Amino acid sequence: EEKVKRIDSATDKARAREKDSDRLKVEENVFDVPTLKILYTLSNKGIIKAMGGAISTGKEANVFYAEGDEKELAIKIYRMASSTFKAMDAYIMKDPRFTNIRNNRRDIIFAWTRKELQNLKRSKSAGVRVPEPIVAEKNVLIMEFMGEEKKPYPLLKNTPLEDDEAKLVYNKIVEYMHLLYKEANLVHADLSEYNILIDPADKTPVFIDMGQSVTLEHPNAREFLYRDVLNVLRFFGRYGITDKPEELLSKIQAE
Ligand SMILES: N#C/C(=C\c1ccncc1)C(=O)NCc1ccccc1
Repeated sequence: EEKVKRIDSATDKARAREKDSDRLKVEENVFDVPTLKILYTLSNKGIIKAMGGAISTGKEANVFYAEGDEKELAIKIYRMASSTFKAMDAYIMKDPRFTNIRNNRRDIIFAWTRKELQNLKRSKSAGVRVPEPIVAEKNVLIMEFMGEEKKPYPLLKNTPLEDDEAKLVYNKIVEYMHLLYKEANLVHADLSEYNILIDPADKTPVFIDMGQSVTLEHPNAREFLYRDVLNVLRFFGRYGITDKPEELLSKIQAE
């Protein structure tokens, strides 16, 4: 009995250490001194009241919950040590809005963050449901928190849906893709069940992650749109949606 107890406590301790190191890993990688200075400045401006935990962690960015002045915030921090900044190249260097930036990591990541703010603004004014963009400062993007009581809305990927509910969600996503294209002159360019949140109250979709979104002037805009179309049809096929890629494309590009 005594031996088993000892192992349990040792395991618990090891697990606790591992968890802390994970949390620390996220924090130490992301909260480098320049990023901390930006967060400090934003809290001095009264934009951030208190930082919360990580909502999403990835190789190119991390999203944290934060308390703002009157409302909850999501703070997206692009890693400066980001290994994918070369990939960012393909989207940003051919975007007519960003032709004049120097081709170095810092400038690309700062431009990318500004681009996400701009794309969210354009999407919002086009009538697409996205987090309300608030401010971009270097590699830090502050937006409205999409969730309740510190709990973010679930990803479409993790939202159980009946076939009839899925049809409504699909139609709303198609409407948003159409508005993005016709009103915002944008293609999401990374649309999938991983970048759509579902508001549990009314099952309306929320488009997130628009750093890579491009205007229709981008030479690869139609190719990115086609990829978004295939992603959406692949996911909704399981609910009996039978639209062909060309049919969905024409719905999106319709006058
Ligand atoms: N923006 C955003 C996101 C969520 C969010 C939730 C609630 N309110 C606003 C945004 C998000 O997870 N994006 C995907 C992502 C980003 C970084 C690393 C991994 C995955």
